[in-house]
Amino acid sequence: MFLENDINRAGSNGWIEVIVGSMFSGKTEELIRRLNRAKIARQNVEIFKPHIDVRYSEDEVVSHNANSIRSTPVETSANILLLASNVDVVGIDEAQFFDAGLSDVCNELANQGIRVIVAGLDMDFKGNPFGPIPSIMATAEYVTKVHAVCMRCGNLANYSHRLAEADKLVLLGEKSEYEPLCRHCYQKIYRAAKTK
Ligand SMILES: Nc1ncnc2c1ncn2[C@@H]1O[C@H](COP(=O)(O)OP(=O)(O)O)[C@@H](O)[C@H]1O
Ligand SMILES: Cc1cn([C@H]2C[C@H](O)[C@@H](COP(=O)(O)O)O2)c(=O)[nH]c1=O
Ligand SMILES: [Zn+2]
Repeated sequence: MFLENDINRAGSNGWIEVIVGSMFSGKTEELIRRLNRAKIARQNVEIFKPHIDVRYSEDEVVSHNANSIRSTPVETSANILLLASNVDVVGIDEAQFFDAGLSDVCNELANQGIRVIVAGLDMDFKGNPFGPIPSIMATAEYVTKVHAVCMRCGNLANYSHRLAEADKLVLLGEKSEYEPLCRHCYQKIYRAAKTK
């Protein structure tokens, strides 16, 4: 479990926390947990998500095990900067879908004294770094990698294997479109696909 800093740092010195992992690894659960604790500490919290992510709800961040928290859908990372006024903590879910400007936005917020908590996929279904996440990880103070359970062998999973037949980068989905896999099981499938 992530050990949070003293909240009294907020307001004087901001910082960036990143939560990454495959699908079903608990990123959203962990984001919601940290944000709820900030609310308990009477911090002003604002949560943002990309407007394209409407899987469960338009105005909530919802985890696969149905925890939820109210959020504002935004089209671009610049909107976050405009909407985050008078806040102590900013949460951002599904950050992989944002534009490349998200890294600068996170740093600008942190420089203003805001605690920024970002959750997102570190890799796409091909195993490549996803959107602005690598750049945010590089400039963050704290990075937490969480793991799902591999659906084939039960080991720790860090890959999101796409089950659906589609090659485009963005394909919203759940269990029927994706399964979390460990390196070994993911490689086995891709090696087999290459020899076909
Ligand atoms: N293969 C799996 N490994 C781990 N958790 C899983 C798996 N399949 C379903 N889950 C559920 O997903 C929850 C995590 O959901 P969530 O926080 O939304 O993950 P993420 O945001 O990383 O996709 C777990 O608490 C568990 O109930
Ligand atoms: C790997 C991968 C995923 N997606 C989509 C599928 C889901 O809608 C989200 C990830 O949600 P989660 O909260 O992390 O479970 O991203 C995609 O569009 N492209 C991909 O390569
Ligand atoms: Zn496995």
